[in-house]
Amino acid sequence: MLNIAFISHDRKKDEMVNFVIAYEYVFQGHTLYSTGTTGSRIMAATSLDIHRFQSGPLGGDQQIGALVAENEMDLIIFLRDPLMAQPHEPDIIALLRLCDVQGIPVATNIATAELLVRALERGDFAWRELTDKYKPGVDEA
Ligand SMILES: O=C(CO)COP(=O)(O)O
Repeated sequence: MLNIAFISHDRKKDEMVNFVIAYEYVFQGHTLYSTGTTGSRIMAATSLDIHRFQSGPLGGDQQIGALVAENEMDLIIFLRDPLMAQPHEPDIIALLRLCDVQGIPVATNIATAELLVRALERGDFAWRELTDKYKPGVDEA
């Protein structure tokens, strides 16, 4: 069972909901997290149970980032809006930076999300379920 987070900006929420509906059978059985509104939208459209953090502008990206910092998050689907400025841009950058620090797979557009969910379905993420000492991290820091 992996820890997976869903995050989407407003103009990407329909895309996110349709994506999760299509792959609900893959996501069920994992532990799911989201920012506030994204999670509400997904739960209204699926039977998935999702732990919702704050809405992004209120700190949700940072709450998910805290789990990433602990290397507790295994996969993030973050459908960003590349054409609209966000008031919490620093939080978004910080979350993506932490994903790079820890080596966490993160999809920021639907094409990458499709590839990662198919990899998840195929079992390619099994390495994330191994003990901490096999996870890439910041041990050299
Ligand atoms: O703003 C977000 C991510 O940066 C998403 O927050 P919501 O899911 O609450 O809309």
